[in-house]
Amino acid sequence: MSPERLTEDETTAGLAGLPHWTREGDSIVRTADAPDFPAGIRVVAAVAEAAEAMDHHPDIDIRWRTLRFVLSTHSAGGLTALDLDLAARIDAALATESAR
Ligand SMILES: C[C@H](O)[C@H](O)[C@H]1CNC2=NC(N)=NC(=O)C2=N1
Repeated sequence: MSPERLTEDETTAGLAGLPHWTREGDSIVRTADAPDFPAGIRVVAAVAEAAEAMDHHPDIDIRWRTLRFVLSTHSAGGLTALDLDLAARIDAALATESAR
């Protein structure tokens, strides 16, 4: 069973609490620089653990210490509360490694 797609108003309200994230169509996106490559990989490992626990998985692009996360709920064809939850967990993982 997949969660419901967020309405436009719910999406706007959710993103107001996630200032590092931007809307790209049916996805939300954050790009961040970790201090160095190993720190970036630790962020990815922490995000992977959270994603597995949620059974909700981000698209991740790794280029040296620059990480790009793209979130969408494929089964719902757009954004759901799971994407907002995962975004907050990614923010926390990045903050732990002092990424910006
Ligand atoms: C069976 C399993 O619940 C699904 O394949 C999950 C896994 N992870 C997922 N992750 C994301 N981002 N969207 C999904 O629809 C999704 N579906």
